[in-house]
Amino acid sequence: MTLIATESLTKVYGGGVTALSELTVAVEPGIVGLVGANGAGKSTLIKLLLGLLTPTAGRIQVLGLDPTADAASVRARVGYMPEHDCLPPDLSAAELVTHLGRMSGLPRTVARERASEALRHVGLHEERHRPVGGYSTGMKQRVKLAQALVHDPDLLLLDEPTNGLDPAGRDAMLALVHRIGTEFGMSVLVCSHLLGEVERICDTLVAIDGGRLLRADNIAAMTSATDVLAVEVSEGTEALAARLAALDLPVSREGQLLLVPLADQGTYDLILGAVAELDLPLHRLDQRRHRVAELFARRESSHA
Ligand SMILES: Nc1ncnc2c1ncn2[C@@H]1O[C@H](COP(=O)(O)OP(=O)(O)OP(=O)(O)O)[C@@H](O)[C@H]1O
Repeated sequence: MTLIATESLTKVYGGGVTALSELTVAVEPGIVGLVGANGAGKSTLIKLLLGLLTPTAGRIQVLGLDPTADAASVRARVGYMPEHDCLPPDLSAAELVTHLGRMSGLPRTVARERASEALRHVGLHEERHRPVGGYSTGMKQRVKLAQALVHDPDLLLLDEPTNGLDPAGRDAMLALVHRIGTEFGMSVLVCSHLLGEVERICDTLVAIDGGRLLRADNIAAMTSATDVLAVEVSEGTEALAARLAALDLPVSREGQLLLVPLADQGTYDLILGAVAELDLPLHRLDQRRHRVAELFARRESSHA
């Protein structure tokens, strides 16, 4: 079954801001990365998926259900970790997560057991009786994740789960999200403005920009289908970049390296020809696999 499907989904806010425009995408179960710069429309999409917002136009389905018509059924099967928090400082994590489990419809004792289990999964079992107000940012993020897990949903929607964390905290959170997605049999949609982060843990990537779909694909397909040639000259990098662009090669820069997608054997010849023509000292020319981030950098630079 398709996890999430949208068709020409459009959301225009009251003030006339178009947050999503004609978005059509279908995503299979697994760990899905939703990436886009700040303001791209990620949070809007999540709120539409939850039925918290109504589309201005178009259609949306989650787990085969329509959140516009049947928000209660969707929320029973979906867990949501919001980007910002307003956790009541005087409650302990155990009390808070139990309460939210009760609000999801779990009986009292089941909610208590499930809360304890969810807090164990996120690594807060020992601290669960301390008031949340004294928690670090990383611990608060984990409480938010635990409350999203408490009713054992089929899909988790995580809005910027690494927000405010230091690099070690980010790594730990990403590892936790990956473990939930692979070991718990839950699908996860993880939202981030950092492509390099989600790329590490996702099966599928959906990239949006200015409310429009940039690309939706399997990560493996994105990276394996395209190899790239990395070229380095000891001097004259700018001149070579200009020459390659003039030859219609979509060239991008990474420090001293120029990256050119490998179309066929002719790409090698064009690069070697340009280096010889400009009489530049070639330091290296080698083939390597794309990282997903490069695909988007190349797209942005060719659009500039
Ligand atoms: N309630 C609202 N009323 C009017 N405009 C809004 C509202 N919520 C969001 N927007 C606007 O809609 C656009 C998309 O916002 P959204 O929050 O969905 O983006 P985002 O990709 O989640 O970014 P961020 O990570 O910064 O939250 C932005 O231009 C934003 O200013």
